[in-house]
Amino acid sequence: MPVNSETLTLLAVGLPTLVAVVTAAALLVRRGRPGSPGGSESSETSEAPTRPESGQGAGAGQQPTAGPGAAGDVTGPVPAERTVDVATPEPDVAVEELSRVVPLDVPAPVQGRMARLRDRLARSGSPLGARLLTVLSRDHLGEDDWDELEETLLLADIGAGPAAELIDALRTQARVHGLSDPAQVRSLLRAQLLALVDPALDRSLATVPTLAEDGTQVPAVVLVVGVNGTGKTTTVGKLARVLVAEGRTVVLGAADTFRAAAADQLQTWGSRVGVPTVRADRDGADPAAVAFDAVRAGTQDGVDVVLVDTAGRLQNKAGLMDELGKITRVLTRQAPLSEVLLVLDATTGQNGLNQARVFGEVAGVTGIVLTKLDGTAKGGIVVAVQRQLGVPVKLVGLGEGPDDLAPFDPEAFVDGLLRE
Ligand SMILES: Nc1nc2c(ncn2[C@@H]2O[C@H](COP(=O)(O)OP(=O)(O)OP(=O)(O)O)[C@@H](O)[C@H]2O)c(=O)[nH]1
Repeated sequence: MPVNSETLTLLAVGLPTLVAVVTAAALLVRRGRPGSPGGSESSETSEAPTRPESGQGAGAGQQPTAGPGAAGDVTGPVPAERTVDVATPEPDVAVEELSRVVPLDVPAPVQGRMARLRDRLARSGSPLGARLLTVLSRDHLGEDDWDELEETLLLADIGAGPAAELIDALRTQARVHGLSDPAQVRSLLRAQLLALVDPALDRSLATVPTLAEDGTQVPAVVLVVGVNGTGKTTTVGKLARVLVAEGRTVVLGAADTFRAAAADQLQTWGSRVGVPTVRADRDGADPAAVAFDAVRAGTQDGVDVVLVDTAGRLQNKAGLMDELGKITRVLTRQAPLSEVLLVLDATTGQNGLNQARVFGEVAGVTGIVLTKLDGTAKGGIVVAVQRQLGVPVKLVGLGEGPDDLAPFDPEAFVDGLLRE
């Protein structure tokens, strides 16, 4: 299309206006966040984060709503298109404009997400299931074939114990009924893999607020931990969208004060769906204080869920693990932790399992989020990590898109592995 002078005039007038409005939106989210971030520091030794006295509340006027998804699971109806709730006590022209000009994202429906993303599992490298089926379809399986099957399972990070269990079950089947019927072999393998993934585990997320003794609503607090680069901040952002899709009200706590851009990254995720972020105003602030402020703000505003992002911690850095211990102690003084989600990168194999063990000891992990499952053929890590930690995989990351996070569905997962 040719650019004429009329178009240029429109651009010259319209673009700065839009930029101004979007800038106002960003400022409002900062201004409306609870507690003064400058007052969020606390003494490392006293474990007593400073509590700002005049925090405005996380929601910048956002009123708590009883969401339709208040049943503890992560499925639910999709809200209609929404805009930022602008019911602030102070009239503000920029706020009114914001509600007209910046429509919020409408997150994708949560139900069935994993089935929709199943192709990503099948596309990733050479899927475990396909390789197993190739060996099992050979005539007269010999010891070499069984060894190859075991090796395939081990290479997929399923773990020695589960690999042996699966091989035993397949050998028994081969002895009793034979493995000549491909459809039967496939359904046997499916059943065995499913049993290892354990569909009976409770994978629901505890995201329902509770009532304190004095009758005030206490938000569900979800702490997200894990080493750097595993996808914690991204997961918190995606999870906020999942909760918004269910009609929940959410506050984000940017307790990753270690990495400069993490709070900005988180705030961007939140602002896209109208969720405010509590953050410190300088790098290196006390993460426990920020987490504390976020929960306090969420409580004041009566929101349903507070999601707290933390810095990437290396398990061999004792100081950082101490810091995580401090965050959990400080938070539990305000509200019980509903969930401690450990984010693990599915591509890191055994190293991820070692991380899982250490975090399990320090933080009392209640669920695993396996990210980057779209980029690995090592789907067996789901089985290994559940065995290692004794807690279920609750969510999986299947891409970098905003809605590429799915409640873990064992059947869809196994079907993805077996897809050809
Ligand atoms: N392919 C893929 N990439 C992902 C997934 N989840 C996160 N990522 C990417 O992983 C990278 C790191 O994500 P972050 O959320 O910044 O990781 P972090 O754990 O918060 O990192 P630190 O703040 O340094 O501790 C980003 O490029 C994300 O887009 C996923 O499920 N699939």
